[in-house]
Amino acid sequence: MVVQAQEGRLITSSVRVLVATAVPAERDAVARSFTTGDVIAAGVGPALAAAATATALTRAPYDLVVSAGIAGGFQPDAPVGSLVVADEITVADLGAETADGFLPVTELGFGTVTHRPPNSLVRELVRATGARAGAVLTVSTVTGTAERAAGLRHRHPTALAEAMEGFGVAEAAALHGVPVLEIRAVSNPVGPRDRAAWRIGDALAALTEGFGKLAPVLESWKEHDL
Ligand SMILES: O=C(O)c1cccc(C(=O)CC[C@H]2O[C@@H](n3cnc4c(=O)[nH]cnc43)[C@H](O)[C@@H]2O)c1
Repeated sequence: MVVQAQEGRLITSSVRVLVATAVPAERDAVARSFTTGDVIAAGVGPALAAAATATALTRAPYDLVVSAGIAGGFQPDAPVGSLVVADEITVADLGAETADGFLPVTELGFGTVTHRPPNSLVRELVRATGARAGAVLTVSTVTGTAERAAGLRHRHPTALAEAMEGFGVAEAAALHGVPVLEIRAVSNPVGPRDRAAWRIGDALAALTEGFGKLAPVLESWKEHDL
């Protein structure tokens, strides 16, 4: 059992949570307000995220894995500074390019392209944090043009955000039979590359605020759904 002091109250948690961020700044932003789970900086990109998450899952048992960090938001639905909870975690660039367009790997007869977090948990998180729920895409290349952003939204009309780790974390969790969530704070619009416009500080603050509301949600979810 893990105990956390929050606003003068003691919150106990029996849900064993692993949070996988990409970089130390994200890990620290989560750990600032979420002290009832383990938080790791797993690395940037889906491969390293999957490897580090799978390694952590072999070392200790967990009830839930959360992929978390900053992300690009599709405009106008996910403004900079907003929080997004994935109702699906979809890899957007795993497949084949053809003369007729992109074919996901599943249409080539292999694997998986989408993992779905528990519905009830997503709903409860939206209620508690005010986050928006939608698809979060995992890409290996940060989108840098309006054309690619439009193409991704055309193929994934419910997408709110793109990041680089969620699908890797979800694949590792699925191999271990553990449910997965993805929580992202929007640091930049998805579209033409403008590094100066990234609001990483605002996004990290939103991540801290969102994770501050997670522990009680997990407790009531465990009572009903685990
Ligand atoms: O200087 C750049 O433009 C640049 C190029 C490659 C990577 C970065 C990063 O800062 C790593 C991205 C990091 O943060 C997540 N993230 C944030 N915004 C986006 C996005 O628009 N598209 C994809 N990923 C994004 C991602 O999960 C990585 O961990 C900067």
